[in-house]
Amino acid sequence: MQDDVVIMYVFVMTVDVPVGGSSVNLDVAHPCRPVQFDFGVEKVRAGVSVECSRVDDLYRLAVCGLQRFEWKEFVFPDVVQQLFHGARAEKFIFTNKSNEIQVKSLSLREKISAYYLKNMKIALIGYGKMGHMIEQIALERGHEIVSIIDIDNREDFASEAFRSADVAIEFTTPQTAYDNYLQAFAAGVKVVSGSTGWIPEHGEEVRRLCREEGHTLFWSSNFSLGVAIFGAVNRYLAHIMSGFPAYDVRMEEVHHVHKLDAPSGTAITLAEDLIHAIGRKDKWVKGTFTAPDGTVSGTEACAANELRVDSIRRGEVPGIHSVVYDSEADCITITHDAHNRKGFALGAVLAAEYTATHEGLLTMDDLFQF
Ligand SMILES: NC(=O)C1=CN([C@@H]2O[C@H](COP(=O)(O)OP(=O)(O)OC[C@H]3O[C@@H](n4cnc5c(N)ncnc54)[C@H](OP(=O)(O)O)[C@@H]3O)[C@@H](O)[C@H]2O)C=CC1
Ligand SMILES: O=C(O)C1=N[C@H](C(=O)O)C[C@H](O)C1
Repeated sequence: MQDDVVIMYVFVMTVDVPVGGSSVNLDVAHPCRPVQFDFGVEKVRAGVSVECSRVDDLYRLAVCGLQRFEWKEFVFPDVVQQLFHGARAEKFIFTNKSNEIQVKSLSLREKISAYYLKNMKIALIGYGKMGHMIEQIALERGHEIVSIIDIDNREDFASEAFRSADVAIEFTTPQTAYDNYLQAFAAGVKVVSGSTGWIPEHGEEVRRLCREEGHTLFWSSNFSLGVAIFGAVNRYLAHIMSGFPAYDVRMEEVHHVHKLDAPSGTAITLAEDLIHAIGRKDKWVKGTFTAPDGTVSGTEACAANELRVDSIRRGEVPGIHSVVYDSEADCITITHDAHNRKGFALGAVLAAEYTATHEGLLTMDDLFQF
C-alpha cells in the first residue's frame, strides 16, 4: 500500500442504541463523543443508517457496548464479527486522501488484522486469580498467549516467546510490578498492568520512562467498565457536594482476605478524584482496618480536611467501593460492587487491544470518555 493512503473504513450500518429512548445523542448516551466517532452526523438515532469511518471508531463502539448492527456494506467479516459478535458483512470500502475509492483485499487483510486485534500475541506476567481470568477472556477474543511468567520462571523475560508479544498483561503484587515493567520494557514489550500499591515508590520514575524514554504502559487501578462509570459519577457528585459543607464525606472498601494492600488502588484513585473536586478535603488518610477475623485497628478520628478511607478484609469479596456523604439530616451513598473478576479481566484485555496500537502512558480515560 502507498504511504500516502489513509486507511478509511466506510461502513454503512444501522445502529441499535441500547441506552435511552428512540432518539439518542451518543454524546449523552455513551462514553464517547460524536467528533471522535467521525460519523459525519452529530446524532445517531436507533434504526438510522450512519457512516462510520476508521477502525478506531468501530473499536470504540464495540467497547461502548453498541453490539447490534445491521450491516449494509462490507467485506472482512472475520474482523467485524470478532468485534461485534456475529455481525454480518458483505462489502468493505476504503478511500484514500483524495476520496478515491479503492477496494483492496488480501494484501491489506494482514495489516488490518494486525491493527485490529485479531490474533494478538499476549504475554501474561503473573498467573494468579487475574492472570487465569485474563487468559480465558483473551483466548475467547481470538488472541494467543505466547508466554506466561510467574514467580518461578522469571528468566523467561529473556525468551524469544516473551519478546514476540505485542503486549504483556501484568497482574502481580505491589512489590514486584515495577521490576516487571523494567523487564518488559528492556525486552521491547508494551505493558498493560493492574497491579496496585507501587505508585508511591515508583510512580514518578514510571511516568518518566513512558514520557521521556518512549516506553508504553497502560495502567489502571481498576479495569472494569463499571468502575470507570462509577469514577465519573464520583467526580460529578463530588463537584455538587463541594457546595454543601453540611455533608462530611468518607470512603470504604471491602476486599477478599488475600489482598495485600490497603486501601485498595481503586479507593485511592476515587479519593484523589474526590479531593480534587472538594475544596474542604485536601488529603486522604487510612481510617479503620477490619481484619478477616473481625479485629478492628486504626481510627475513625480524622481532621476536617482529611478524607478517611476505611478498609475491610472479608471472605472472597472481589471488590466493593463506597463513597458516603453524611449530614445531620441524611446520608448519600454511592457504591460499586463487583460480582466477580470478569469485568476487570475483560477491561484489561480491551486495554491490551488498545495498547497494541498506541504509545506512552495510557489510562482508562483513553479507553472511555465520559
Ligand atoms: N486493576 C484492576 O482492575 C485489578 C487489579 N488487581 C491487582 O492485581 C494484582 C494481582 O491480583 P490477583 O491476580 O488477584 O493476585 P494473585 O495473588 O492471585 O496473583 C498474583 C500472581 O503473581 C505472581 N507473582 C508474584 N510475584 C511475581 C513476580 N515477581 N513475577 C511474576 N509473577 C509474580 C504470584 O505468584 P505466587 O502466588 O506464587 O506468589 C501470583 O501467581 C494485585 O495488586 C491486585 O490489587 C486485581 C484485580 C483487578
Ligand atoms: O486486589 C484485588 O482483588 C483488587 N484490586 C484492585 C484495587 O486494589 O483496587 C481492583 C479491584 O478492586 C480488585
